[in-house]
Amino acid sequence: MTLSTFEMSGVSVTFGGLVALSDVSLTVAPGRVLGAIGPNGAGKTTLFNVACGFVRPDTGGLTWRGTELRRLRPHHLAGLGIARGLQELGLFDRMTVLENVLVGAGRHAKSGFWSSLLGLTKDEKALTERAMTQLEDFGIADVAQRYPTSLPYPVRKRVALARALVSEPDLLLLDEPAGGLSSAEIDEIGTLVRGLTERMSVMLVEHHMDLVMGVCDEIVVLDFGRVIARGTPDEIRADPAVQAAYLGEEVAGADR
Ligand SMILES: Nc1ncnc2c1ncn2[C@@H]1O[C@H](COP(=O)(O)OP(=O)(O)OP(=O)(O)O)[C@@H](O)[C@H]1O
Repeated sequence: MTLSTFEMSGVSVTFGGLVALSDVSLTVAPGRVLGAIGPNGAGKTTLFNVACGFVRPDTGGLTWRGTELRRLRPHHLAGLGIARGLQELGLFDRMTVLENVLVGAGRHAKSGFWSSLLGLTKDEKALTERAMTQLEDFGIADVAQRYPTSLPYPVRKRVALARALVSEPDLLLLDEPAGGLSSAEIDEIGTLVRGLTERMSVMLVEHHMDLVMGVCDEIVVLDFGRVIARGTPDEIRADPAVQAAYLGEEVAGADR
């Protein structure tokens, strides 16, 4: 398997007069985890939304599998081998966990999703097996027939990740995967994400330093829509611009 490189180059986004991203470039190398981090309002969500086609940049563009993606749209993602895991999990309350995960398997279904779901094709068995394997890998096979609303948040988070992965993407985009989790649960998600890198590249946007530092090969730090630093976790920790920005935040917090 050859994984591809995902690139953003010179991406700028403005909302009205407000600059959300300014000339942002980044590269997710094959089989690597890249994290984009920054304080509230730094542009992380906008960056994520550009990567998955929800927001079209004013300038700049994306390259994936050697092709410029000028007109990336969310519904193109699965066909391009890109999956996303959203901060708001987006699970369907009236579907079981297994059915929710099957929704993510659309890319590999030869027939339509609904016919697969209703058991009308021979793809269904293979899809169900793959979905169950994914749930087993995440230690949640026992809840396959439960409904998401009956499960604790960290378990639902795993279901959402399983759903993103069952299509066997080459690139996974994650929006704040640590959100709402305890530090032990963040460690567990970190281990799961690290375990994916043999099969795919990962880009995540995240507020929590802990997860990003533990899991990422490379980090870009955003502040007011600009990249103020990039490098390995060690390089980021030592970066004067990052230290100034985060120390400033801590001092402001201590003063409150
Ligand atoms: N749809 C929109 N319309 C107008 N302004 C927006 C929109 N989306 C984001 N912004 C603004 O763009 C800037 C970047 O926001 P963004 O949500 O990308 O930051 P963030 O780093 O994800 O912040 P947070 O951690 O608080 O989610 C902010 O000033 C925000 O208010």
